[in-house]
Amino acid sequence: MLRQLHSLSGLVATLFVVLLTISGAVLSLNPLIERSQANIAGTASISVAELAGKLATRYPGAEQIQRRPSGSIIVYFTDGDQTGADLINPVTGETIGAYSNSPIMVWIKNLHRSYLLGTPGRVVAGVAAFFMLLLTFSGAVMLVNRLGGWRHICRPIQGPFKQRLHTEAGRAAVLGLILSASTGLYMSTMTFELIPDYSSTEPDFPTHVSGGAPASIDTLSTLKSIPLTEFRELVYPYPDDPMGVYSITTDQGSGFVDQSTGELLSYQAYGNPQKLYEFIYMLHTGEGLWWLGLLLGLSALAVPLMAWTGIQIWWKRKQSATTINYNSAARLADTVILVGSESNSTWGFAKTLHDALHSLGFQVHTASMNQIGKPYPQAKRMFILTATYGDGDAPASANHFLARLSKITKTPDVPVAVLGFGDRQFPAFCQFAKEVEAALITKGWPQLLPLETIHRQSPQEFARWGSVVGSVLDKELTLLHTPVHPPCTTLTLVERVDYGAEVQAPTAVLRFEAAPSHRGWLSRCLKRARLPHFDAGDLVGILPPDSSVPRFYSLASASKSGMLEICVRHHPDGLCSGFLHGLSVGDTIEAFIKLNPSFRPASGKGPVILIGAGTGIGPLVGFIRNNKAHRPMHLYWGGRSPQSDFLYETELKRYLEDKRLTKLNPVFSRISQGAYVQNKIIEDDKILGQLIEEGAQFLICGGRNMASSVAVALDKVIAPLGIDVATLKAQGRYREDVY
Ligand SMILES: Cc1cc2nc3c(=O)[nH]c(=O)nc-3n(C[C@H](O)[C@H](O)[C@H](O)COP(=O)(O)O)c2cc1C
Repeated sequence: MLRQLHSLSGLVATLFVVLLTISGAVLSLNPLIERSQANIAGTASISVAELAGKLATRYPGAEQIQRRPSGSIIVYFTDGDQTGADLINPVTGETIGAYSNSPIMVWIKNLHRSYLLGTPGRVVAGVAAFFMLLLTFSGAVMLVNRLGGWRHICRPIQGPFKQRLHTEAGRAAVLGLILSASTGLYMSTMTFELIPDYSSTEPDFPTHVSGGAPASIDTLSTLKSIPLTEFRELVYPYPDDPMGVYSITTDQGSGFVDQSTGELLSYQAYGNPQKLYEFIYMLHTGEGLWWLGLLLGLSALAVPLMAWTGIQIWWKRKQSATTINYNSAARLADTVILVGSESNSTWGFAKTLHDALHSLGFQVHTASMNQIGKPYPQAKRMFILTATYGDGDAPASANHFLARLSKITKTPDVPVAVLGFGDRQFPAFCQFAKEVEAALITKGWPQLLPLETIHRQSPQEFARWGSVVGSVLDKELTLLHTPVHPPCTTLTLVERVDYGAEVQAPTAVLRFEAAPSHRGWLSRCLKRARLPHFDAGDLVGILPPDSSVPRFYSLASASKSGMLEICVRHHPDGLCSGFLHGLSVGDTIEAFIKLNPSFRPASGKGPVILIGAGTGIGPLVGFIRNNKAHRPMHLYWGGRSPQSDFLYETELKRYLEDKRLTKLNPVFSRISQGAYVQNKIIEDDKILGQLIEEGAQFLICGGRNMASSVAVALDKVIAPLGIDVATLKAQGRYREDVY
């Protein structure tokens, strides 16, 4: 609901809000520009009379003196038939130069206030300010939910790049945008008198004027009593008008001064509404507070970025929206699938399950998890498929599930199986699914199957779960899920290096270039392949022949090298690994890139500890290869035999020599006194402890069993430091890419 409101208002108002904020950002420079031109030092002891006296000889035709919020003084005058305005040094009264409003700034101000459309444009600007406020508030609430509450508002944001960019920009700009939008809206409503305007109360014109000969301006007592620091504007009487008066405006109010006696003839102090209006005006424009102006301008600049990323996120979500066909009515369904999803991919899996069960003759009803509590009188089984968001929290379509579940009073009798979708990169892996299962058990819900988890939307793990479900249902259930993926690029194998056949671990390092048809004209001219953009640590999805289900491999190279490199172990029944191992130089594959931006060395100079086993070395080698700045990098890697499967041996030794790699710790299991990588970690406890104290970050890549053994070993090693792997994960210092 909140997301729909956010997306809809974003789509409706994008163009207007972006124009409003870009023009606002430019205008926000005004206070700083004016401030840089103003000379305000030493003006506290100067009175209005003194300044006006100094100007009297140079500007006999002075009509008005103005002090801008920045402190700069401008005199408006006539000289014969000419009118002019000069910027004045308030201390000396000397002319600094001619003053004029920049036509570009005037144009931008009109654009900002009314889209250059006069009164109708002002209405649109007011409505755009309202949308901006709506977007900022709904975005702020979504941000808080996403981060798992206000307490976690500063925690690092995870997720796909564009989503992170959108959220980071929003987090940085939220206060500035709330201030700009709410003050802009207030001023708009004042303009159109939607709220009463008490802001401009004028003093009464004096009923009695002395009518005497004008005295020298520097002798007028009222003007002598007003310091320049409180002064705003002095309007001169018409020359030769004996009944003329000076009109004076200060920070406290305005009044009329007799030109002969210098007496204050009438005066109106500002009321609270005027002060409030001026305060809001200052907050909106930053006038008189140049630093606030700049902060508001910077916040406003985040809006075009958020609009651009927001539209792309919306479009991607829209494309991934799933339609469930043959959705039985809840009251007729024998099988119920409830879905907890934030960005729709779990719906895709639910659809695959729905379709497969439907084709087996089941009456399937699929709905969001928030629908729990609806009666399902015919239901014989229930599946709950749910993602986890924030820090182990519920995704959008399941955010009321636990509360609604707790209100169900009838003893449940439908056996249920929970399937969690998550990412091991997050400390709370599939936490919400675990909480759902625990709540169901507490409620006495019978179990169809114990909780299973799916890492990174793996179609293979989903298919395995499907066959277990099939055996419980006593049916052949094939769950062939094809996730939506980007368009494929054809790649040609240009080099392969084979290892490990002697130790039953056939592993190949495969290097690909873009096939000729994917070379643009520039690439063709340069004779260089054009690959999609990727970095070491990202994933390549490869479609084996006769399969629409991609297999993912971690990338050992970055696209700027012109080469796509992966390290693949041949699994006996592996369809894709078999296919890849069967390739000869010149053969082609179909592949696409899936970015994995969180699996990278964090920026900075702190040490990086790379841990892996087998083919897990791929992205780790890529990180070392890119370590041109020679930050400390320590590699722990486990293989079987130094003679047979020491992957990248030659390269790693070269990196040691050129200092891209600080320490190489290879461990082999099939030699006398063989060991695993976790053993070496225990052995190196002192070194690792020292590196952690220096702020080291861990990047682990390889099989799940290796990763969990490494985590257990590290927990032991770092316990004396009063820290554990979970804490390192929460700090973003421990990242895994496991399979
Ligand atoms: C911002 C964000 C936070 C996430 N938090 C977690 C988490 O705490 N635990 C977890 O296992 N997975 C987490 N994930 C991974 C998602 O649960 C996973 O990608 C899931 O497949 C997404 O399903 P959906 O597209 O249906 O929402 C998070 C993903 C994002 C983008």
